[in-house]
Amino acid sequence: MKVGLIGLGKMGYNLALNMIDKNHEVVAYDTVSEHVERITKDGARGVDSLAALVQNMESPRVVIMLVPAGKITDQVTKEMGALLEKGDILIDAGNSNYKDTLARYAQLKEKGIYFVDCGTSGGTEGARHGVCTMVGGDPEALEHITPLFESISLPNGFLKTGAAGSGHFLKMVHNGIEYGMMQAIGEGFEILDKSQFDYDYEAVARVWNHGSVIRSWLMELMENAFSKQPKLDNIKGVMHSSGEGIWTVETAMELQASAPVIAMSQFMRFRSLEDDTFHGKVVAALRNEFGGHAVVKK
Ligand SMILES: O=C(O)[C@H](O)[C@@H](O)[C@H](O)[C@H](O)COP(=O)(O)O
Repeated sequence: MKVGLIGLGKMGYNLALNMIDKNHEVVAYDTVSEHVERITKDGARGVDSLAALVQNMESPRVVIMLVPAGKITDQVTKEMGALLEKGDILIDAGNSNYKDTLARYAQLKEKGIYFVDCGTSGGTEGARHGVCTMVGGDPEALEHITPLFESISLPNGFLKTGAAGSGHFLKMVHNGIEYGMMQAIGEGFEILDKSQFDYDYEAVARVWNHGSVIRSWLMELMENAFSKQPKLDNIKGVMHSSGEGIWTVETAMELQASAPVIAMSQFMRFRSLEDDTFHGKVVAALRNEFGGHAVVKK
C-alpha cells in the first residue's frame, strides 16, 4: 500500500523502516530535511512539504502523522485538512488527548475526510519490528487500513477499538497502567535498596523474569538497565511525564472511577521534580507546634 508519513522522529523513522520492510511504498515528510534525506536513502520517497506529500499520492490517500501531541498535531491536522480530499484517511498515531481527537475528527468529517486515531505502543523497538496499535474511527476507514496495520503490528498486536476517539482513549488508560506498574516496580526496588541485604538488582530482575508472577517487558527493561548500571548511580530520581497520566486521572475523576494507584503514581512524578516541598514544611511546622517535634532547619 502507498502510505504517507508525516514525522520522522525516533518513532516515525522506525515506523517508516518497518513499513518499507513490509513492502509498503512510503512517501515521507519531516520539517528536518536531514531526516528526509536519510529515509530517502533507506527506501522511502522523501518530500519537502505537506503539499508535495499529497501530490505524490492518489486518492484515497492514507497518511500517518507521528508528530508531538498538542499544538503541532493541531497545526498538521489543519494543514492536511486543507490539502486532502474527500475519502482520504488521516491517521494520528501520536499520544493525543482523545477529546482533542474527537474535535479533529468532527473538523475533518465536514470535508468527508476520515480522521483515525491510533494509540501506538511498544517504544522505538516496537515501531521498528512490530508495534502495538489500538485504532479507532469510522468502520470503512478502519477496513481500508487493516492490511497495513496487520503488517506493521505484532501478531495480535492490532485492535480496531471502535468509534473515533476510542483508540486514543485506550492508549491513555494503557499509559495510566504503565505509570502504576512502573511506580510499583520502583517502590519494590526502593525497599530492597533500604534493606540490610545486599542484592544484585540485575540478578533480582532476571530471576523475577523467569517464571515469577511479575515477569514482564518492564522487568526485562529493568534487568537491562541494571546490567548497564548496577545501582543506577548516574541517574537522578526525577520522573518527567508527558501528560497521559494526568488525562487518565482526570478521566477517572470525570467518570467517578476509583484509580488510586494511577493517581498516586502521577503525584509521585510531580513530587520527584522538587527537592523540597511546601507541604513538607507545613507538616513539619505542625508537628513542631503540637508536639514540639524537631524540625530540620535550612
Ligand atoms: O506505550 C508506549 O510506548 C509508551 O506509553 C509511550 O507511548 C509513552 O508515551 C512514552 O514512553 C512516555 O510517556 P510519559 O512521558 O508519559 O512517561
